[in-house]
Amino acid sequence: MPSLNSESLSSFHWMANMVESVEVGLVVLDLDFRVQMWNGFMEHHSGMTASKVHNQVLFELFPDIPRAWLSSKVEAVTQLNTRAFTSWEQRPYLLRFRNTRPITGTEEFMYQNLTISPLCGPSGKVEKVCLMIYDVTDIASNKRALERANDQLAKLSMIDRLTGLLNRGTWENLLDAEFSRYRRYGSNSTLVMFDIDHFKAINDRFGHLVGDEVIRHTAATTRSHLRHSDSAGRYGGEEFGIILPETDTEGALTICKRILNAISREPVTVDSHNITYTISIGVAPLTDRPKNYMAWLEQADQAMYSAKQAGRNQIVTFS
Ligand SMILES: Nc1nc2c(ncn2[C@@H]2O[C@H](COP(=O)(O)OP(=O)(O)OP(=O)(O)O)[C@@H](O)[C@H]2O)c(=O)[nH]1
Repeated sequence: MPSLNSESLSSFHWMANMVESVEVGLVVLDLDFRVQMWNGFMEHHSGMTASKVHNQVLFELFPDIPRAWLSSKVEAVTQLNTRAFTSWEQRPYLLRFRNTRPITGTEEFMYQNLTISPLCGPSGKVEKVCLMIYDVTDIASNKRALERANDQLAKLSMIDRLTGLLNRGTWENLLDAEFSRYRRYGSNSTLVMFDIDHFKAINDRFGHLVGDEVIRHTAATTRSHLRHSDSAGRYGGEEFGIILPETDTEGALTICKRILNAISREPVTVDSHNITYTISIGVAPLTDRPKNYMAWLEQADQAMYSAKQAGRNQIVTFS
């Protein structure tokens, strides 16, 4: 029937056109990974024409393709006669193409989702596979930007903005965790609370902004004397806390003396003012006595208050 033939021919023609122009990479491979079909998307992004790649082994055209991984995927597809799918989150791309999207121009390469489909011959046996490569750079880029923003937010909500130390909430949670650890495993742990002496006078004399610089300097000096495993936090305006895990009273006193001396001996220069100031420190080694972390905190606070009462610029250990 000639009319049917020309109709089939015409529908084949527009289908071929569609395959050529669709915004998805289409590659047909035989079971030896030789390229049988390569559509316009692939030509455009790889810079290789269909006639050039025809019958070439994919791994030779793209030596960077993870061969073992793709082979095992294709094997599963042919044996089970079923599709396989991998997303950009598992593997960012199969073929490294440059990112050509104008909006997500910051991404270096094209993120891809990949589907591998079995293609059966007339006998019903899988004879070829089709790789469908989707450009998902927009989605990946948005998701990555969102993740970065969330990480940033999580960090910001844990950190005190003025000093970069842990903020009160985060620090108290750590103190609670350290108290529980002690209850379960024992071993030394010491809590230090300290406060800048006569800070109100610094604010009154030099202004709030200079006061802020003094707080920042105190935090930086403290941080520079601590180990990675110690946790320093800003507890209140000019009050700070330090958790010293695995540290006994003697060890804590050594660190505290260093911080106290570093602060009292070196004036801090802000806006050409040389400001000399001191701190008062309370030390509370953890024993079985406090009921909870708040009671432990209370002990360190009491010791710090005693240091103020005794004339400031000194360290008192809770007893
Ligand atoms: N610049 C600045 N000042 C703050 C901040 N937070 C609290 N303050 C001020 O710190 C001062 C603390 O004063 P007080 O609690 O009376 O203590 P002090 O003057 O340090 O005296 P002692 O602790 O008894 O030695 C107050 O004037 C608060 O306004 C801050 O973030 N920046």
